[in-house]
Amino acid sequence: MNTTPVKVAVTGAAGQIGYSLLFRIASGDLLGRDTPVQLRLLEITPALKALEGVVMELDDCAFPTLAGVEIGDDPNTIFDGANIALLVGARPRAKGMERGDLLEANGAIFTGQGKALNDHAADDVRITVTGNPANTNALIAMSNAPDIPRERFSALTRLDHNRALAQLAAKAGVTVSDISKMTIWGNHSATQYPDIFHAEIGGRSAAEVVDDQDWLENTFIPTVAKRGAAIIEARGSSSAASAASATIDHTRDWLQGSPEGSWLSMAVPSDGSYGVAEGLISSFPVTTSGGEVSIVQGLEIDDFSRGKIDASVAELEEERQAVTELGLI
Ligand SMILES: NC(=O)c1ccc[n+]([C@@H]2O[C@H](COP(=O)([O-])OP(=O)(O)OC[C@H]3O[C@@H](n4cnc5c(N)ncnc54)[C@H](O)[C@@H]3O)[C@@H](O)[C@H]2O)c1
Ligand SMILES: O=C(O)C[C@H](O)C(=O)O
Repeated sequence: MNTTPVKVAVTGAAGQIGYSLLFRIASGDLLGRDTPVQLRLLEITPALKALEGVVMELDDCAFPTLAGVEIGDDPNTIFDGANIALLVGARPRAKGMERGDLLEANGAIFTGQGKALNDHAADDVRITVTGNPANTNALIAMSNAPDIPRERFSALTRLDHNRALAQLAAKAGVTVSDISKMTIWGNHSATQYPDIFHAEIGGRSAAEVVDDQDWLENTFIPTVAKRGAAIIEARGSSSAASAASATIDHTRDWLQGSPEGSWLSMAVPSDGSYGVAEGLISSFPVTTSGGEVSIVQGLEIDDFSRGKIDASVAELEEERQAVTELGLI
């Protein structure tokens, strides 16, 4: 066992996602069973009592990898020395809302948290934003943290990626492990573009294996893009266990590396690749190694895919404009 605990900060820790996420991190799913973790948990003041109850349950699990837990309502204290920050805390949408409707309510949270990360996090901090609207919240945090390298900020589209794997596997009659090179482009919203033209099933083009453009356009893409709303409709509240699982997958693979011969989807600051305006936090196909993220280059984008990517990026541009007008960036 390594000796120095890795400090993992989690915001919104008493919420639904937190209730699944914390136990997965504490048991070693994020960093491995040989790496002790110290959890640093941020909540708003009225939720601290509930968070104390969650900490009692963490204690009662007696996880060998859990080296300690700090809780509090001050981001300056909780982000102190954080090596990893998982920004989950934000209001979820209710039935009938789009994620972008949360911009004003949630955006302000990420200015203060960006500043606190800037001033207090460890030099190697890596930040994953799950709270919606995740891409633009990450943009707000990044813009308020000028001393942290931009490439340390990311937003979660791994849940969409995992949803796309599950839908494609069911259609093709294969397992998710048979599929590689899935891509989510753009925003974590209904405009996102799950792309199977570059995906492979057992080394063959997934689009050719499926060979069903009608399914692709009218079933696959809308099912993946609107899955969050379908879960809210069915459960009465937004996805939580699957969102926690995707947050672990995203951050673990960022640190430990992407699978050989494949890639992942992460929303990261655009460097202008694929015509996505520089600085937007947009989802791309990426590989990871040694904690660094590289956008996969050189993929051919046909007219169908171009239109879908452009539409989602246009929405990100609008969100950037909106938070600029709100004075958040
Ligand atoms: N990116 C994704 O794939 C994805 C998936 C699912 C949910 N989400 C989003 O994650 C967020 C959390 O979802 P949830 O179901 O856990 O919601 P929840 O309401 O159950 O929990 C959110 C928690 O955040 C806390 N919080 C609010 N403001 C805070 C602040 N300033 N600092 C710290 N904590 C704060 C609240 O007190 C609450 O306990 C929502 O915005 C939701 O839409 C994103
Ligand atoms: O859809 C939502 O509002 C929650 C989350 O972003 C999801 O994709 O499940």
